Amino acid sequence: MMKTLIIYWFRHDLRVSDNLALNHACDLACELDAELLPVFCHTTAYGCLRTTQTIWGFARMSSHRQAFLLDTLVDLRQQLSSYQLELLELDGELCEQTDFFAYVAKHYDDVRFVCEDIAAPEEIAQRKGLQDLGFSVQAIWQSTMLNPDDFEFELIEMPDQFTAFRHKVEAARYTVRAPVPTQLARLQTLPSSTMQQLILHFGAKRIGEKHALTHDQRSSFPYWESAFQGGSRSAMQHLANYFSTDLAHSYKQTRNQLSGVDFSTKFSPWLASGALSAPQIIHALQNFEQTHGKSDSSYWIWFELLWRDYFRFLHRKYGAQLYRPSGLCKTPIELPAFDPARFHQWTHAATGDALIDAAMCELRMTGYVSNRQRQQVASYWLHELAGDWRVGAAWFESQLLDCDVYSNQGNWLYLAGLGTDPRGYLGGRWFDPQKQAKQHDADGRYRRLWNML
Ligand SMILES: Cc1cc2nc3c(=O)[nH]c(=O)nc-3n(C[C@H](O)[C@H](O)[C@H](O)COP(=O)(O)OP(=O)(O)OC[C@H]3O[C@@H](n4cnc5c(N)ncnc54)[C@H](O)[C@@H]3O)c2cc1C
Repeated sequence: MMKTLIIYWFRHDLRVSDNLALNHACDLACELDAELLPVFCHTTAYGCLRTTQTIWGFARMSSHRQAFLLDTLVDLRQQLSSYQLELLELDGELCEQTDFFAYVAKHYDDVRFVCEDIAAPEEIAQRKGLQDLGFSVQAIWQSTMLNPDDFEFELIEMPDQFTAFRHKVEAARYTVRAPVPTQLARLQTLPSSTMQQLILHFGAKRIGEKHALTHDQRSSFPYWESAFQGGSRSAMQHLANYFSTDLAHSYKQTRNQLSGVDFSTKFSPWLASGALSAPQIIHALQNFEQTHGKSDSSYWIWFELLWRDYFRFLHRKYGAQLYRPSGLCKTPIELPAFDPARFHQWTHAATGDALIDAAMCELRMTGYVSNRQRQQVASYWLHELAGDWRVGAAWFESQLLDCDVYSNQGNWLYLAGLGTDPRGYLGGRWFDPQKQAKQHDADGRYRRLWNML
């Protein structure tokens, strides 16, 4: 009898519920009477087993990020095990797993991959690497709040400016799909002994213990506490907790604050790892609005998630152009040479500007910093320290618990004036550190919290 294996490749969608791509893999497995194997790859860019250095000499993934991912994977494994599935964790890029492929080819007649679609160059190359080996890979778009297939325009024609995009989308009143339950319970073909052997043989040695990290109690996202841990369980609990309060009605007024666990939603680390989906948030938001009424503030949560979508759609439109040194700028830009001393000042909170140093200290110590402070430190790096925007983006990628390739690249390009902003390179978006300190930390509380005053 023909043996078919469907490999579900988890990427930045580390959840079981509301996972359209995983549901598709289930459908396929049911239809073909196939076994389903969930796989996650610890790559040097995204994994707990090892990391690589950037060309500027720092780890691509900090220990904070690794610890959060580790918890996310523990949670994912538990969820899968309730459907008798075991997550196979591979050490390295999927397309480099030659022995694994030889094994599956020996034991299965047909092997197919399903995964979420990611429109960023590194992730596109990962998928292409697999396709170049001759595998069928079905990639399903699922990481946005809005479904681009609903748009009456092609993404290639989407307005470049956020405001124009937002107006278009608002006018059309696109709805957000309801979250979908997992289909894993439908699976008929349980893992065979071949698959058990395969997991035993190729499963990467798991890290049982986290790195010895100092937990800074000043964190605005204390990920080591159960309420903020990686994984869907904590994410769903946090979502429920957030909307059981009135915080959504004051969100717009508080979101520019600098510190604390509830001045903003804190959905981002779970969204970035995929433990939580944007439709799950919107569904909870709509339930909240039904019982507690709508407000400008509660609408603003949708609005901010639209920024997230916008950067994703820009990736679909412009692809690798967003990764050129000059971004979307038509003329080449000469970027400043890397100055290790200045970079050290910035990353080690030694610029001498108390507000900037406080934020850079918070980022390094905790892996999270508010949106306002991200804007300020990015502006400081670009304008005051005359830094290369790509180095700043890479440092954020390394440090942020919520590192998301689209939002990080998009925001850095936007601030550097190399995205869709018509003002051009460093033409706008300068944040005056002194004015910002007066406006957002008049009493010095934030700077004192990080011992900078
Ligand atoms: C230079 C720079 C780099 C950034 N890098 C990242 C990143 O790697 N990952 C990331 O998730 N966000 C990034 N952001 C956006 C934003 O700072 C964070 O999403 C936000 O601070 C996360 O906290 P929160 O969930 O409490 O946000 P909230 O204010 O509660 O917002 C709710 C959600 O809306 C989305 N959102 C809010 N602001 C933005 C924005 N400017 N761009 C895109 N989405 C947004 C996020 O998904 C967020 O979780 C970056 C911003 C800047 C200025």
